[in-house]
Amino acid sequence: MRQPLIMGNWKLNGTKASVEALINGLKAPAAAAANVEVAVCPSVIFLGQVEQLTAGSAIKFGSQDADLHTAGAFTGENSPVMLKEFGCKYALVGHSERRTLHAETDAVVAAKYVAIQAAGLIPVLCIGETLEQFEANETNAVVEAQLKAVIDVAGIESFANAVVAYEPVWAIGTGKTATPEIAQTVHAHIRAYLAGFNAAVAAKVQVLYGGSMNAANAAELLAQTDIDGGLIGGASLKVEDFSTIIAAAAK
Ligand SMILES: O=C[C@H](O)COP(=O)(O)O
Repeated sequence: MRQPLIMGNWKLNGTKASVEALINGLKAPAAAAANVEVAVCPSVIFLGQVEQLTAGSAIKFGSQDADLHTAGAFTGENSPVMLKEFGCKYALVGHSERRTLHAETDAVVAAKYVAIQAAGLIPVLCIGETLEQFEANETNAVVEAQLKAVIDVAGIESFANAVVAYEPVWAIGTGKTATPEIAQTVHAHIRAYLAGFNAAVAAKVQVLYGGSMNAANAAELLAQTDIDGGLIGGASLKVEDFSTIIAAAAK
């Protein structure tokens, strides 16, 4: 039985005041959903604040990225070791906005994945196809290649301590959610592909869905057999919407 994981990716949003209000507002909904793990990924500048605010609560947190180096002359980067020191449990890696806007290749994503695990964090490996690839029926090939790039470097056993997030790029921030049937089909394919390397690991790994998940569509998506939670952007910025998604995962 895989535990549902509901993770908010705040992206480049927030103020000290909004972070405080959001965390405080999520404490009760997170505690009420005892079978669900709730996590948020703020900008790194808020990590110290989030560490303090979440102390003693059921809310976990992570970073939106991590550098592949642990220390040195890498201006502007954040070491996974530093993220661990600030209480992060998770680190997103390979989000499509990093792949596209920061030219992160599969090789860079794999190196970051390894560095994140080496620091004692759980990587949340984001994969997914563009609209063009979706329309060309290339979804399976794209997610397989993105997974294989990591398997080749880190090994399939590493997925025993990782989370996969399937995020069709065409659904991110667009309001176009993959239908539950499309999402389930891709999630099942991801699990089957991983099972080809190691069935036990594939059965255990949480595969989250991300892409315009919201309070209205979460229940139907989360009811799918191979959807183990959500990686939520826009709807994670409002206490009411995110709480509704948390409650949907608890059912
Ligand atoms: O990491 C989260 C995804 O990019 C989804 O974002 P969204 O819920 O705003 O579409």
